[in-house]
Amino acid sequence: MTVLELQEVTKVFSGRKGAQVRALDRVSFCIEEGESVGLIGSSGSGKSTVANAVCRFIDVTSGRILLRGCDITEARGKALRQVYKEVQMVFQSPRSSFDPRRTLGDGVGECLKNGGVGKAERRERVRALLERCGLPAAAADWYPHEVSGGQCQRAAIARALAAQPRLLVCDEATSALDVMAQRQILELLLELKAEGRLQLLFITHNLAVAQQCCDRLIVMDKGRIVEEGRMDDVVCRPQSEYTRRLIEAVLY
Ligand SMILES: Nc1ncnc2c1ncn2[C@@H]1O[C@H](COP(=O)(O)OP(=O)(O)OP(=O)(O)O)[C@@H](O)[C@H]1O
Repeated sequence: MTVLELQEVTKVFSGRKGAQVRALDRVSFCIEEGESVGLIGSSGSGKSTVANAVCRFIDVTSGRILLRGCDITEARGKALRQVYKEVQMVFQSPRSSFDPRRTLGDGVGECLKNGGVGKAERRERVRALLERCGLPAAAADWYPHEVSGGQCQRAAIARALAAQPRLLVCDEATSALDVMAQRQILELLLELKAEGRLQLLFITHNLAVAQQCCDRLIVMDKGRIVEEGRMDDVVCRPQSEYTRRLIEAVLY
């Protein structure tokens, strides 16, 4: 079953003085059930624009985005709420997922509250989600500024998981963390994936990071996909000069 499919997605931004930026140029790819796909490319290649389009934070200029066969390209209102039951996102800066005046537990439980889950059950589910993500249940009462970046990212993942999504879009989710925390978050994502149901779209400029958690790799340059394949094939036998340079940048 195909979980996510992009068909010829193009996004043109209108910049200053009428200048147009073609951030995505006929981008097509699929994520199949059980897969985690890495999206790499240098700064400005269009990675975040893909994430923002898939999560419907922006409208695309042309093309189609299908979620389990259902066209979500223009989903709004009720249809969009349905999309967020299936797609969740984890950002580079975990604190941006939380309201600084509210506890992590409030943040993690928000979608449960919106879904009509009562207070007592919500409390239990939030604590279980935090524990699943390697935090103590007591973290439900902590505020975002009281925890480390790594702990806050765990809470952000717990918040995303509360919706029981099928697709987790991670946009540079480990980039702001130190190496230890980065490793722990990658391990957590791998565990969650191994438990089934969850597919990952893992966006990073760091090939070494993508190698640890992705089965397949898509390489982007200037808004286009320049290479796509199984992780080992792309890394061992890169077809494009651009990919070769990205790989060299990791090795040396
Ligand atoms: N809201 C916007 N308005 C105008 N141009 C934009 C907007 N968002 C992105 N762009 C442009 O689209 C192109 C792709 O940007 P995008 O952020 O998707 O790249 P990226 O690969 O995620 O880069 P990075 O690794 O630096 O985050 C860039 O040229 C960027 O300047």
